[in-house]
Amino acid sequence: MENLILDLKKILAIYKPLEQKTHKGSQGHALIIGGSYGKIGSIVLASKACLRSGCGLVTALIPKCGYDVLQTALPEAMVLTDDNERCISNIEFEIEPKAIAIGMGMGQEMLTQKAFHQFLKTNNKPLLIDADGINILARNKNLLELLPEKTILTPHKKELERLIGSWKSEEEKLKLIGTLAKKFSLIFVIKGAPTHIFDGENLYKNTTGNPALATAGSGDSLSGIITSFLAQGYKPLEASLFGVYLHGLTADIAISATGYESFIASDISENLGKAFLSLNK
Ligand SMILES: NC(=O)C1=CN([C@@H]2O[C@H](COP(=O)(O)OP(=O)(O)OC[C@H]3O[C@@H](n4cnc5c(N)ncnc54)[C@H](OP(=O)(O)O)[C@@H]3O)[C@@H](O)[C@H]2O)[C@@H](O)CC1
Ligand SMILES: Nc1ncnc2c1ncn2[C@@H]1O[C@H](COP(=O)(O)OP(=O)(O)O)[C@@H](O)[C@H]1O
Ligand SMILES: [Mg+2]
Repeated sequence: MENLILDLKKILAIYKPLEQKTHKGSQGHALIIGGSYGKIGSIVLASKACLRSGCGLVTALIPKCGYDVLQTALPEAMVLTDDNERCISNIEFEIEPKAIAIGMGMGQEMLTQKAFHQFLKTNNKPLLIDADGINILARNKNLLELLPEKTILTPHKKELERLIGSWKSEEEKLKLIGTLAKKFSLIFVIKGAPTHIFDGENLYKNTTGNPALATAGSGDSLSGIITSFLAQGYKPLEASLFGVYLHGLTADIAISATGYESFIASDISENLGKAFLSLNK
């Protein structure tokens, strides 16, 4: 296992500025699946962060209860609704997304678990799984073999513990993750202070971010950012590295105005522009 630093030098080697002749079709179409009654905000945050990270089109697939919320909160995003009023019960879509994120705010109703299983059986698009998507995997480990190569998982500590079990040391934690990452060809974004990205071979330690990010929706926003880069054609590892770095950078930029306490997840999207511009300096 190699220990690497995720710093500006690494990011500048990954970052591909937009072409003059680009258009929204070539900037990629991301599909964000999740939300449930009372947690539609997670999909608003993920979808907004996704668009503000440069992808051309975003479609959100949410339960019916979220339709007016999403179309009002984020008119730039297109919306598909599940027939169920309160939770995801059936994952079907006609569109051809370049990348998919699933799990934020999704809940773990049996209906949703069944729909998630059905979706994994047929999906072959680049995939990011977060939050309740990870929690469902943790309860149904047989689903892991259905995941496409280089699926990105973005657990926080508790979600990770549900998936791999408890650990007595950092070393044991990385061993458990490494086994899973190699067996199922996964990329882990191990969210924390700081965040690490681990594919079973290389362990990258992020150098941006601060405690302002300890606020509801900051992980949902990260999922949107990484999925945006997936939809723009970045390889899963590069999308994860670039997304984690930029996500943390927005908080480093924002705190001079918000302080640590008044930073909220919406500030992530609000500061993505400044974060991108700081790369070009
Ligand atoms: N506006 C919306 O719609 C929002 C919707 N959201 C959606 O809600 C769903 C549940 O997600 P969730 O992470 O809040 O709950 P869950 O996994 O049950 O963890 C509960 C326990 O885990 C811990 N813990 C939590 N975070 C941690 C961290 N970063 N780092 C370390 N530990 C952490 C903590 O345990 P403690 O430390 O208190 O023992 C906590 O009590 C999910 O689908 C998400 O997308 C949220 O994103 C918020 C905004
Ligand atoms: N003290 C901290 N320092 C740096 N980053 C933090 C800190 N606390 C939380 N974060 C970041 O905030 C995000 C929290 O993710 P998560 O708990 O999934 O949020 P949510 O589910 O509410 O959207 C992660 O990216 C994590 O790395
Ligand atoms: Mg989360």
